[in-house]
Amino acid sequence: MTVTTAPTKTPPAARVVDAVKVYGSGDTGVRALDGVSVDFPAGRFTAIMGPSGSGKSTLMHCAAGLDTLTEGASYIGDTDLGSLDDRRLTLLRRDRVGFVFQAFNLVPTLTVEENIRLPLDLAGGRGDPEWIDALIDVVGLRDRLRHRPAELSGGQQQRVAVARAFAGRPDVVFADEPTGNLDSRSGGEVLGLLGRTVRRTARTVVMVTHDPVAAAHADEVVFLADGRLVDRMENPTADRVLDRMKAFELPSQTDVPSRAETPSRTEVPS
Ligand SMILES: Nc1ncnc2c1ncn2[C@@H]1O[C@H](COP(=O)(O)OP(=O)(O)OP(=O)(O)O)[C@@H](O)[C@H]1O
Repeated sequence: MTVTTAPTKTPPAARVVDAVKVYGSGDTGVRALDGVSVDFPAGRFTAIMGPSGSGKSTLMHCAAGLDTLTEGASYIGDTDLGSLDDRRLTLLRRDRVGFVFQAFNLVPTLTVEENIRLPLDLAGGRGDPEWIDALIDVVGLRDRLRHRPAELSGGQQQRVAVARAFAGRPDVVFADEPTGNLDSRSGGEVLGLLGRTVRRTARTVVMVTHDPVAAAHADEVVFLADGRLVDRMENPTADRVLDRMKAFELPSQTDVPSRAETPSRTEVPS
């Protein structure tokens, strides 16, 4: 099954074209991406789903310029990442891309406000004070600005990380399992926050997740299997996403069940 560009008029904030990623070489080489073409439309929240080992993180890392493709091309806006030397790539990641990781990655010695402003400070600018001010309200941390990360709950820390990711008004924010370290309530808050930020500020989020409940917060889900893009789903619900994931498992019942099956099993009608 070939699935390519989404039927949307919105120009992509990021995209990969005929992306191939091979780790290693020869008999031991792993083809983690096997000819993936996918757009991540601007102003939308897209989730990348698929069984364990299907290439989700590899796709995100190559789309974000954290790793390089073996063949094909990845773009942020109109910029071909393959055309950039290391220095320009570093600048692009700093100025045009935001990241949210599972492990929060806040600087423990800095306050909440300093953590949020860190990308701007590193870039040597003050950013847009009104934008930062609005962000602080969107993430609901105004009364915590002078606290340090250790004084916050996990969910609050991830909200700081979300604000930091958006601080420089990046073209696209990539989130890698952003709720992996959170309980379901805090995780739900962070996902709601990502969705609200996209809708209120017309920003773009691309999120890797193995959790159908998390994916249901996105506007659209793209599905990977064995390094290929196999489906896309608009306006997902957790049940529809889980059903789609189960379909991946059917041809190979003898396989070890993927992590994607486990988290929300109880939430799905039998
Ligand atoms: N640095 C690496 N060296 C060798 N093989 C790798 C490397 N990174 C990933 N792979 C392999 O590439 C394939 C895709 O991995 P990837 O981490 O992108 O999948 P994933 O869908 O994100 O998996 P998970 O849900 O388990 O995190 C897997 O077979 C994996 O073992």
